[in-house]
Amino acid sequence: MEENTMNHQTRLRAPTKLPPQLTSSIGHGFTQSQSQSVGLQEISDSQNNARAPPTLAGSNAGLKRGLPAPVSQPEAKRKNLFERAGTEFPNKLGGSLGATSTRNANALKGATLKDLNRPYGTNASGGAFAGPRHIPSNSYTSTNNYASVGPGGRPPSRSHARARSTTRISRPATSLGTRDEGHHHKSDSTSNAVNANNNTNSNNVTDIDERVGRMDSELQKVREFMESTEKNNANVKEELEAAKKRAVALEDERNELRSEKARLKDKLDDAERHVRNLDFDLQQERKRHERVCKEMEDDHRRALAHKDSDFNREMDKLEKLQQEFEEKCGAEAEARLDNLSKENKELRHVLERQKRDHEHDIQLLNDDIHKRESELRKAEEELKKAANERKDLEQHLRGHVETIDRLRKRAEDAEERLAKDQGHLGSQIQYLSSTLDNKSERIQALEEEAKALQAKFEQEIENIKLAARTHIAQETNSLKLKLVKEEERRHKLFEQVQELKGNIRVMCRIKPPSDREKDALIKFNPRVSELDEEKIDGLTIPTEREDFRMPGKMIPGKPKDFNFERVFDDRCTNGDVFDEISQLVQSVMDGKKVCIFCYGQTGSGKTYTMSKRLGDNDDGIIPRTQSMIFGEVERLKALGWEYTVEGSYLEVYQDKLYDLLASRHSKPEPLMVDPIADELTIKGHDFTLLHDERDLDNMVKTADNNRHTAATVKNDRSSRSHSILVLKIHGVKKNEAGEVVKVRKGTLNLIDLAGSETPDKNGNPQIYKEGVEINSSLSYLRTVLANLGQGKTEGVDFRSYTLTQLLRPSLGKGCRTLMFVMVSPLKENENETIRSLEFAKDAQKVKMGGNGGPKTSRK
Ligand SMILES: Nc1ncnc2c1ncn2[C@@H]1O[C@H](COP(=O)(O)OP(=O)(O)OP(=O)(O)O)[C@@H](O)[C@H]1O
Repeated sequence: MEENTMNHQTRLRAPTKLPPQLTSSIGHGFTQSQSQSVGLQEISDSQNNARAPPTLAGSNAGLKRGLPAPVSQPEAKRKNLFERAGTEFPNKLGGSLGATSTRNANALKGATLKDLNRPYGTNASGGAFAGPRHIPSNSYTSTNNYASVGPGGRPPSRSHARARSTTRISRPATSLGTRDEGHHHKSDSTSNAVNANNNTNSNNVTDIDERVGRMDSELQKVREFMESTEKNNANVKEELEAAKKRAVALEDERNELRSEKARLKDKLDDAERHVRNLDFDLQQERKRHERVCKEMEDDHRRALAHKDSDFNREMDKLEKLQQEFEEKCGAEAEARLDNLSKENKELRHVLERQKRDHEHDIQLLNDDIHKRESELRKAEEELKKAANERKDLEQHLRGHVETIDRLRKRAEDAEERLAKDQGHLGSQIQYLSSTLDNKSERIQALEEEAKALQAKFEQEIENIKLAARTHIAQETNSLKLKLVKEEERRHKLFEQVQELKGNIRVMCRIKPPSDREKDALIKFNPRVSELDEEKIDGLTIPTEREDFRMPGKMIPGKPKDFNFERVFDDRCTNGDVFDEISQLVQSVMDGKKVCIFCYGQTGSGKTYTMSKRLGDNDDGIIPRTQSMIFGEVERLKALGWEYTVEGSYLEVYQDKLYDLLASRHSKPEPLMVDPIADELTIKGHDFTLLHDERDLDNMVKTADNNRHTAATVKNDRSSRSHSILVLKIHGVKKNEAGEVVKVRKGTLNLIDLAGSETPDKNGNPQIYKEGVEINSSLSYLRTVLANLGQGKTEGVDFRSYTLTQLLRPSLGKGCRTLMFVMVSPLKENENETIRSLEFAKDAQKVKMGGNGGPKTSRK
């Protein structure tokens, strides 16, 4: 109930959400009509809703005014305004308000504006005046678009009056107020009129802009109000629906309870009937029993009496006979007496038996009486139970009756409330729909205007968009051109830098010692780069030699100096390594042949630097290259390039070339390298087309699994072969006609060489054999590089070993080769480390020119 009241109040308060101007306008209009309209007064009184009644006289008038009317129409304009004030809206509010407003409008027709500005209730002649207290002389000047011009408008405040008097000068001549002024100042000079006209013309534009602005905001407010009204309406409808549903539910409940009551009543009647029957039966049974008992008692008594009298008679007879005997007969009499006493005895027996029988009968009768009595008790208990049941049922029934009464009361209350609500809601809906009608009309008018404005704005926006799009397209094109030029410039600069860096660039990486190895380390004496203080590009390793004057005594020898492009010390990560070489990888996209190989003693960290690191994030060169290449393919796509990537993963094991991707189910067949082709070509072997990074990753994983590795003294998982990942990257750029205008063919070889080692003759023969073969192929590589380093460009023999045959295209003209020399930091490996560094030093001297013609082969 309380909730209902709350909802009800909330509903009725809803119209206060109107825009403030609208609310004030509506409020004033309604207060006036309230005194004259009974129907509305009811709404207002009962709903406390005086603020809600719909009147948009002010806003409507303001809107319909639109542009200033021609000078010849002011009278008609003013008439319309008054008429509107009285006739447009009251119809929706009730006939009485319409009548009053019309009366007011009619009364106003005859009054001058001076009259209208007088206090409410008087006219110029002091007579009663039923018109408004104030009619704004010109609502253009009003800051409140919703200011009421209808009955009940508030008298203007001083500030309003001031505002009116100042704006009157610039007001259009056709406006109400201007006309009013004209009426008062007919005697003003013509020059004033001209000035007023000029002012009016100059202000018209501003006026229109302001009004458009005002209309926009008004439209917005009306839309908001409309939305809130619609929401309100929907809420009211919903609540009405809910109330109806509740009433139906209550009705159903009442009907159910009625049928329950009838059912219970029937049950009660049945129980009462049953109790009555039981009562009656009991009475009957009791009576019958009493009668039977009495009859039996009587019978018994009668039988006893009879037997007694028989017995007495016999006794009398006996006494008589005895007397006779005594009197008459002697012995005979005595015999007879004996007989008689026998007879007597027998008779006595019979009598006793009969007595016993009678007693037995009495006993049976008593039992029967007991049985009957217990039946009677049972019947009485049942009767009691039935009475209790009856009591319970009566109580239950009373409860039900009370519930029914309560529910009936509730249903009646609900019905009453529903009726009330329906009444309220009806009037509310009526009011809201009339408001809705008004608003709809108003909105329609505003929407039409808004549509026109919208169309204009949209056109303008389209024009601006078109201009912007053209501008953006031009900018994009010029930026694209710039980007392409920049790319080409970068390309050229990069080329120059690479050329400056030499054909074979060498970088060194020192493997960090493990914790247990930290005691005996080589003293590397790193040298900081002159170009970048954070980088090292040289090493000096102190040496010792035997003092020839004192054999066995070691004295410091000439230190070994090594300068490389970069030295990565034991603190550097694979990330640092890739940062340094990423541009070289990038140049493959520009169509370069690049070869990166890792050389070094077994266990010095070649595979660590090349491959994917499992378990930590410090991936090596191969996985980082994978993502870089496919990232570049995507980036260059935006610049019009289309790239295809093909790959192969090979292994040189025991100087034979194998495909690491071939199935390992059968023994793999060795492959043959084309000894003279400019590019690496393998007979009968196809490269795999790699669509994306995942394809390449899968390929690398397969190869890693297939590679020959074994546990050696220096490395648990020593590579027993040289592995080569070959990527052929082919890019084409087409013009708009689809013709190929540029082609780039790059090749990237990433080579993880097997480690140089001192083979142990006494160890595993297979590992020894592998070690010998690895060492031979590496030392032949040194020979080849030494030849190239001595400036031999022709006739260098690459064919003696499969490894050098494979590397030949990478060591030819136009190739960029980067050698990583990996070294151990341990003192025990110092000789091997110095040997590796010296080999790297030689490799730096290589000047690549020719491809090396076929020469003598060891095969
Ligand atoms: N920079 C490094 N940081 C940490 N651990 C390293 C580094 N370099 C190598 N290692 C570790 O040293 C061990 C040998 O490295 P790796 O297998 O890369 O040597 P390798 O030169 O490839 O040997 P081989 O020639 O026998 O194949 C590995 O356990 C590896 O994890």
